[in-house]
Order: sequence, then structure tokens, then C-alpha cells
Amino acid sequence: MLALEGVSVRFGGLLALSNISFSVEKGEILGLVGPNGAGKTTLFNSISGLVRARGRISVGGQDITGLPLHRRAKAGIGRTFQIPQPMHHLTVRENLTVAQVFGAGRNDPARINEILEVMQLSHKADADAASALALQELKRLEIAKALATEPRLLLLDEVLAGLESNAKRSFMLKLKELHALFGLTIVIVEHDIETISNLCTRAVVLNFGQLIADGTPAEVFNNPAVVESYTGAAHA
Ligand SMILES: Nc1ncnc2c1ncn2[C@@H]1O[C@H](COP(=O)(O)OP(=O)(O)OP(=O)(O)O)[C@@H](O)[C@H]1O
Repeated sequence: MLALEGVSVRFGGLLALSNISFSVEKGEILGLVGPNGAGKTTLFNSISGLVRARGRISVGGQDITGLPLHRRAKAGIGRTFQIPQPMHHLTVRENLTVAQVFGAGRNDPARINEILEVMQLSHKADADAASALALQELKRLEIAKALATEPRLLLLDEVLAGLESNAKRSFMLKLKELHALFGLTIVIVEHDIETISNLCTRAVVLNFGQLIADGTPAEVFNNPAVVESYTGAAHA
């Protein structure tokens, strides 16, 4: 579904991503892990088109490397942002409609209703502007917006961060439900080992812009290079 070949991103003198290659199978839920500043969000930005990368990125066999943002959305790439980014003055439904027109090039109210229902936002759909939502609702809206673009590949950037453990558990169940319901391939950035182990069959680890491990969650979290990347021992 997703293939990265030799992907590199440089910001001035900083090599934020260095020659990253891996692929994600259709239907897989892949964990993208690594300490702060490792390059995880830059990788999402490279895939979704916010950042220009060297190398080759393809989705469903289509080379998207040179495509602008909106054409990547139409190629089936949906994403969330670490800090939810709704259009604050619009209602929840209006936010989803804008996302659907941007990503899918159509307005399908029935599909929007389905997304509102599955994300438990129906009761908030038309009531208030998005700015009135509580944190958990904002997180659900962030995912709902990504779903409204009708993705095949969904990139989730720390969507569980800041939730207490019960909310986290119910969010994980929701992600599994979405994965099955919409037939998604998912890449999720997450720091919590338990969450990655619960959701993912495989995890890729970045550190200082380099891919340092790729395997099952148990394999990568027991990998000495990964442990060192988190404790800082390798660079102390
Ligand atoms: N637009 C930018 N201009 C310059 N440097 C940037 C830019 N975006 C990211 N960086 C740098 O690139 C490196 C990777 O950042 P990135 O945000 O991708 O890491 P991350 O793994 O997502 O970290 P976190 O877990 O803290 O979100 C960092 O050193 C960061 O400061």
C-alpha cells in the first residue's frame, strides 16, 4: 500500500530524514516510533505532501513523490495532526464537508452522517462551532476529518496523547473498529509501548532521522539500539 524508497529530508544543515526505506502492506496497522525529534512527523509531512522529500514515495503502486498536497489526498492519503487543526469557526459537520470536498472531490452527506455516528459526534454536528469542543471531542473530530477525505491510507499522529487510561483504551477500540469498517491501512505515531503492542503487528523505529529497527513490537522494544535511543545512552 505504501512504499518509501530512500526518502531524505534536509532542513538547512539538519538531515531530518536520512535515506528511509520501508513498506506497509494493505490492511496493516504499523506503529511509527522514536524519541522526540526523531523525524516521525517529518515523515508524515513527506508522505502527505507538506514537506518536499528526496527519494520515492508510492501509494497503492502510484508514484506520488512529485504530487501536490490535494492530489495526494485524492490518491487516498488521509492524516491527522498532533495538535488538532479544525476550522474553529465552522460546525463539526461543516468541517467534515470541507475535508470531504478537499480529499474526495465530492459532497456525500450520507457518508458524513456515517462518520459522525461512528466517531460519536452526531449530537455535536450542527450545534456549535468546533471551537466549543472538549479535548476528546476535538481528537475525535480530527480523526473524523481525516476519514471524510476517504483515505485508503490513514496517518495518525499521536492521536492518543494526553488521554487518561480509560479514554485511551476506548480510543484504541475505536481505531480497531475504523480499521475494519473502512478497510484502512494505518500508520500510527505513538510513544506508549502498550498502545503500540495492542494495536500493531509491526513497528518501525526512527532515531535522529534514521531507521534503526523494523519488526514486531516485542522485537523492536527489546532491541538494544531502540532502548538506547530512548535512554540517550548511545549519544550521552
Ligand atoms: N520546518 C522545519 N524546519 C526546520 N527544522 C525542522 C522543521 N520541522 C522539523 N524540524 C526538525 O526536524 C527534526 C525532526 O522533527 P520531527 O517533528 O519530525 O520529529 P518527531 O519525531 O515528530 O518529534 P516529536 O515526537 O517531538 O513530535 C527535529 O530536529 C526538528 O526540530
